[in-house]
Amino acid sequence: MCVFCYMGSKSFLEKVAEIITDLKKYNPNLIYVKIHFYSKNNYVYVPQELLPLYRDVIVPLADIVTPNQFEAEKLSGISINNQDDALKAIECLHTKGVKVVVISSSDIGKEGNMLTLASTAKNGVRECYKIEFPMLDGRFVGTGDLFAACLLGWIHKSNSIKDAFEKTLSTMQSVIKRTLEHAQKLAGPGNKPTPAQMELRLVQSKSDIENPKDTFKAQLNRKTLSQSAQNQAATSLRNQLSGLENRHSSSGLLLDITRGGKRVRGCTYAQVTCAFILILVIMVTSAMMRYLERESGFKAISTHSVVLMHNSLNTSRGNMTHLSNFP
Ligand SMILES: Nc1ncnc2c1ncn2[C@@H]1O[C@H](COP(=O)(O)OP(=O)(O)O)[C@@H](O)[C@H]1O
Ligand code: PXP
Repeated sequence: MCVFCYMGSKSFLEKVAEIITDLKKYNPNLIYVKIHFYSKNNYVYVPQELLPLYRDVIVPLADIVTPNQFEAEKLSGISINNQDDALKAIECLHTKGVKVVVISSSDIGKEGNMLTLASTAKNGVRECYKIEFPMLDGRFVGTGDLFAACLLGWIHKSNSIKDAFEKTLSTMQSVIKRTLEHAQKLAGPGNKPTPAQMELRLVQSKSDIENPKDTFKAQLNRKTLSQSAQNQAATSLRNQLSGLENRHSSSGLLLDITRGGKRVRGCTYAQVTCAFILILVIMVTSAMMRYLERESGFKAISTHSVVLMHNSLNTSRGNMTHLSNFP
């Protein structure tokens, strides 16, 4: 597993892309997590010109991404004002090849609430859950990191996005409540806690990280399902088509026969056309013979067999027939 977060320079980012690509070659099971990278509370951490690199190179390499609302907007180019927009942004990130997309926070829930969405794309099927909870009054630093770390840990342990999502949210809220209570105590009544006083109470929350309470239940986003069912059909069709196109362009093959993901046999347009013409010739010849037999009283016989070799179509056999005179 490999987690990356803030990278502020182009050359660093390009190197990361290179390393991830190499690592995935050696270990296709490697899970690469792209966590938030860009901004928080509309504050942009990284130079704007890095956005295209994040969007077009880094994100497509990721298995899991956990952008907040603002980052999801930047990565997808979709402005998120309601759940439909959020789903479109999620779909856009799935289309880039990301298997798990989690929007870690958004303001599209009810007034005063935060809404998070977690979506998976497996074999073209989308499963999207949401959890809504009250937004606490305070600015926390490191919540995106903690969110991504917990999510990744639980995905690894339970392999269920719903379970991982619920446990992550439970830990987050326990940590944040503990942090806020402590910060307010330090600041004193009526005072606003300083950023230092708001430091996440991680060590004190050890048991909430290891054993999250069963406080949050993720809801399956039904609206999403019907919408994604359409997307799914479109996407899988697109995938099939692009797969076919790729095969054409890469090998010039019309038909691929694969075993265990490996092409074991294939044939080109020319080969398929030849096969059709031969079948047609044999059918026409045989129909002609039957006709001549009927009309002339002669007997048509097959005198020898000719083996038609077809390199990659395997070997097919056809009878060449000719007419003989029989008294
Ligand atoms: N003000 C808040 N009130 C309640 N929960 C919060 C608040 N800020 C952050 N969180 C928790 O932290 C998680 C990640 O927060 P987020 O703001 O998305 O992180 P970041 O912007 O750093 O990526 C949220 O899912 C939520 O559980
Ligand atoms: N600032 C920088 C430069 C970071 O790299 C990080 C973590 O990625 C943070 C702040 C904390 O970010 P957040 O509060 O969004 O988790």
